[in-house]
This record gives sequence, structure tokens and C-alpha cells, in this order.
Amino acid sequence: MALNPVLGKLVSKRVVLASASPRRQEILTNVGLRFEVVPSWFKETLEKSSFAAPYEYAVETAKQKALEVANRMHVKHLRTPDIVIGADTIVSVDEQILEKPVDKQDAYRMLSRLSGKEHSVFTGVAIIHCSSKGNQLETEITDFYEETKVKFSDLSEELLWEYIHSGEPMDKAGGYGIQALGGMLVEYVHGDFLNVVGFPLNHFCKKLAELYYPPPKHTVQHIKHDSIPSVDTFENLSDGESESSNFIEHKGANNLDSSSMCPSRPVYNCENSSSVRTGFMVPLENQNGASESAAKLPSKILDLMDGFKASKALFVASKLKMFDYLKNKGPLKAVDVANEVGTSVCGTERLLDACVALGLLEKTSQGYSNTDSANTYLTSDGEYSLHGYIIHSNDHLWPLFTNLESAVREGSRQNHRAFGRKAEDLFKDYYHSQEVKQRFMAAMHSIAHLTARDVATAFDLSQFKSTCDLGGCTGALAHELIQIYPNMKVTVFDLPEVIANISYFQPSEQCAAPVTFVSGDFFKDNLPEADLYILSRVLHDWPDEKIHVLLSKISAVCKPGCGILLAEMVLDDEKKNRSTALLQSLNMLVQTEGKERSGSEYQGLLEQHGFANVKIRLTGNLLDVVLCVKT
Ligand SMILES: O=c1[nH]cc([C@@H]2O[C@H](COP(=O)(O)OP(=O)(O)OP(=O)(O)O)[C@@H](O)[C@H]2O)c(=O)[nH]1
Repeated sequence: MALNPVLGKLVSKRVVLASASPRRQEILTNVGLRFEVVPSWFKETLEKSSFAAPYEYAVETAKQKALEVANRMHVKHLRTPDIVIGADTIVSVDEQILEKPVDKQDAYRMLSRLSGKEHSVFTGVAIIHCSSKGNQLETEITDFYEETKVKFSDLSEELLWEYIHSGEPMDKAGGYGIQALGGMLVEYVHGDFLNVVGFPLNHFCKKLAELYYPPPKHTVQHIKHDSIPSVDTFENLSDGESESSNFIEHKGANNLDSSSMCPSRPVYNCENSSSVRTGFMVPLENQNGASESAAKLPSKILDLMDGFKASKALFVASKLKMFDYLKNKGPLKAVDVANEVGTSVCGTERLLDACVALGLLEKTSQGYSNTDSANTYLTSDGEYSLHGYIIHSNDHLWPLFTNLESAVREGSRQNHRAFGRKAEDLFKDYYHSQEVKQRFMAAMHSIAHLTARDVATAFDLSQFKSTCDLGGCTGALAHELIQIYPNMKVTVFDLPEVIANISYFQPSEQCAAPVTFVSGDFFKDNLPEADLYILSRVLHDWPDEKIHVLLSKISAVCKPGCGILLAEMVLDDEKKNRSTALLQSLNMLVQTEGKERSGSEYQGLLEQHGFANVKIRLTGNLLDVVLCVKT
């Protein structure tokens, strides 16, 4: 069940968050909202003195950020989103508006101004509903702001500078992060804490409630206008949409994770449960009415213990192409699926039921059918098929992970144990048989196609006229780049064994400006000329020594102003928060000499080869993006 019905209203919509702020992404992800991140390119340069009040500036900036993304996505012939959300957080003190500090001195000016005083934090939010009429983008804009008052203690010079040198102030409005070290500077907070962090979640949900549940005229007096409808109220108001299957359930243990962002208050408390139930309370009763002790089970640990069973169920259903059969012929009974696939009826029925419980399939009296997600991601011909990667995970990664214990003991890859062959060279290993090569290319293509838009739009790359995607495999990212930057000349450089096998993966319609494929080994051969070199999921395959070889080759052919764009899962500097990326680093341990790295580690590597102005965008999706330029 969707605990928060108003957010559930967004489940079937294509929602875009027009913000690069990792905090906004986290706040919305934590409540189960599914969205894409397309950071806005709108420059925050509106004339502050032309606004009568500081919040008007924040609201207008939020609106312009969201409109820029809505227009860009529409103009670039990407699918127009249904909803674009923009936000802008500012601090107001002594009639001055403070944004993010530009350098340490600026952070010092801001923080010393806030010392010992109360100030206001305003976040302006714009929710833009988009539609396409003919070729025109039509928008309906809803905006609002939230104010929170924060008081700082008196800050000594020493404390101030220690805080500034921590690096925390630099990407934060007013020069502090209340959710982390900055929390130590704060005497009190009056109002919504998450508003200070960057997104007023409660007000946002109320706004959605106003938009999606306008009070029926005859019952106006019964409805609390400032409430997010409770689950019960929601069921009365339901228009029949099923939110449950697509919504991420938030269980008790997850709430512990989320609260780490807000150490100074229990964000997800249940005190007011009688009237207004906010998004992700832990239900105290299960469906059978059993209470308390069931809720106290260590659900996160139990889920982790079961994780491998769920993965394997998905792998086997994919390998047996059950999602393909169900797409073409569903709904089907278990016996029909078993007959199609050639499996036992009893085993098939259990597997299908497990897939239903995992939210991959639906089950009705007519039989089993795919969910929308299964059609899109799990069928072998789905728009964003992950089938190739799933098969690679089953056939290649699973045996390697079975030897994780040895990998941890020995600190090295385990190909010899998993496949009885010593790994000579990472890629030669994949390319020793046509079957393994195609499976690996299909896997790489799945991920590249799925993440291409995030990577291509994380930064405005229009200043680069030519791009070379080193190790760009089937060209999935290259094709996306040409869609977004039609004047860009894009070359894919990869091993001859790869280039010889790309034809199967090319889009059916020929693009006006096709991608050029060049074969070679980027460690040994000359690199094609380009203004921008892309390394997507390349550096994580290699140890630092090899990376230095590659970066020095790129640096040697780069003129000043040319750039490198990395697409990787970027770890947080403390290496403790991003579990997907940290697990991926284990994945690199069992099969390569490489690893996942943090933003500062990438920055350090790039700066050693004359690249500066290193910018990192956490996309909130599979791959993050790092851009830097040659000085
Ligand atoms: O206590 C905290 N206060 C503020 C923040 C973060 O500060 C920034 C505010 O900047 P802005 O609203 O301009 O948003 P950006 O990060 O530049 O991203 P956009 O792409 O949306 O412009 C915001 O990230 C807050 O989260 C904080 O973390 N703690």
C-alpha cells in the first residue's frame, strides 16, 4: 500500500526533479517517489533587488530552474515529462539574501553574519505540469515557499574556520549544512527541518493534496485543508489507481537510514498518527492485526538474508524468458507458462508466485501477467531492457560472488575459482568465446542505454564540438549524445573484437549524423582527436597505475579547454552511505583489479594530469557524472 496517497498519485507519471542537489534527491527518494534527475542549467542570477521579499526570489528561481528543464526536454525531442519539480533554497538575514558561498572567504562572510542570530531559510518550490499540444509545450505552474527560522550560537573564529575547512559549507545555502556538521552551530529551529536541508516535504505533499484532491464542494467543511490525506481518507477519495505495485515500501529499518540525514530530530515520528499520517510511518500492526513484536523484527537484516533468493528468482525467470512469454501471450496460467518454457508446473507456479510477491508480475483470476516495469525492463526487447545485464549477472557475476569470501581473504579477483581459468586480461577474458562476448556486450549495452540520458544531460556539453567515448562499446551513450547535441561529432573507440560486433545493437532508424566507430586499444593505440573524452564505467575496471597511463595519454592529446567526462558510481568521501556503489566495489574486487572511487579520489587522479574545475553531479540514478577541463 502506498503510505502516502498524494505521492502515490505521481506513480504513473514521468516525474523529473530539476535539481542537482543530492539532498533533494534523497528526501524525495526516501519517501518512495520515482523520478529522473535532470539538473537545471538556469543560472541563479535574477536581480535580487527587484523582488519585494526574499521568498519571491526563491520562488521565481525555482520556477525558472524547472521551466528550463521542461523546455529543454521538450525541445530536444526527449519525451516531455509529466511533472517537473524545481526548488531553490536561500538564507535571509538582515535583509540580505545568502546563496551558496563562492569560496572560503565568502563562506566566512556568511557564517560570521549568521553567528549568534536568528535567520530565515526559505525554499521556493515549483511544480510544473507539462503537456504537449501539437509541437508546443504547455505548462501549468504551481508554486509555494516555506520559511523556517534557525538560530545560530555565537561562533568563535576558530570554530568558524574549522567548519569552513571541513569543506561542508561550499554547496549549501548560507554556507552550512544543518543535517551534518553544521547542526552543531544551531541553537534552535522553528519550522520544517527538511525545508532547511533543501526541500519542504510536508508542504509539498499538502500542495499535491490540494492539486489532486480538491475538496468536493458539498463536503468542504469536513476536510482539513492543511492536511495530507490519511490512508483512510485516501481510500475514500480513491480514483481506482493502484499505487501499491510501483511504490517503494518503507519499512522500519529504512527509516533509520533516512534519519541519518537529520540527526538533530527524529524526522519520521509517529506522534500525530491519529489525525494526519505523514508519508512513511511504520505501521504498528500487520495485516492480520498482529502488533508490536512483528513490527520489531529486524526487517532490514531479514531482507538482506533473503536478498540472494530474490535475485536468483529474477535471474531464473529472465533466463527462462518468462517475461517475454507473458508480454506476448499473457495473462497465462502457470501450466501454460510451464508448457511454453518446458518446465515443471509446480516449480513454475512457485517461481511465478514469488515474482508476483516481488512486484514483478501481477496475478488475477485469468492468470499471470507482466507489470509495466517488467514489460519495460525485463523483457528481452523492452524499451530499456535489462535482460542482457540480468543474464550476465546470473552467468558471470553470480559464480564470482560465490567466491567473495576468497576475494576478501586474498584481496584479488576470483575468475580462476569461478571459471577454472586464470584471468589474464579483463577483456580478453570476456572475448574468448563469441557467446560470452555477446552476453557481455548485451549487458554493457543494457546499462549504457538505461543511463545514457542521465549521463548526457548531467552537464551542458554544448561547448564541446567533438566527443570520443573511450570504451564506448555499442554506442548507446554516443547515440544519446547526438540526440541531445545534434551538432556534436561523436566517435566511439573500443577494441576490434567489440567494434566487429556492434551492428546488432544499432538503433533501427539511422540518425542524421551517425556515430563513427574506431577500433583500437586505448592503452596502446593513438586516440582519435576530440574536445571531450568520455570514460563511462571504464576507470572502475583499473588500478590507479593503469589509470595514470590512460589519463596521461588523454592529457597529452587534450588542448586547454578540452575536457574529460567520467560516468561512474561515485562513493561518498567517507565510504559509508551509498550501498549500491559500495556493493559495486565488491563486484569489481571479485573480477577486476579496479574499484569504485569517491569524488575526491577521482578529483585527485584527474588533477595530477592537468585537469581542473572538477565538477561532480550525483544523478540519484545508477551512474554519477564528473566533468573537468584541461588547464
Ligand atoms: O542546511 C542546509 N542548507 C542548505 C543545503 C543545500 O544547499 C543547496 C541550496 O542551493 P540551491 O537551492 O541553489 O540548490 P543546488 O544545490 O544548487 O541545486 P539545484 O540544481 O536545485 O539548483 C541545496 O543543495 C540544499 O540541499 C543543505 O544541504 N543543508
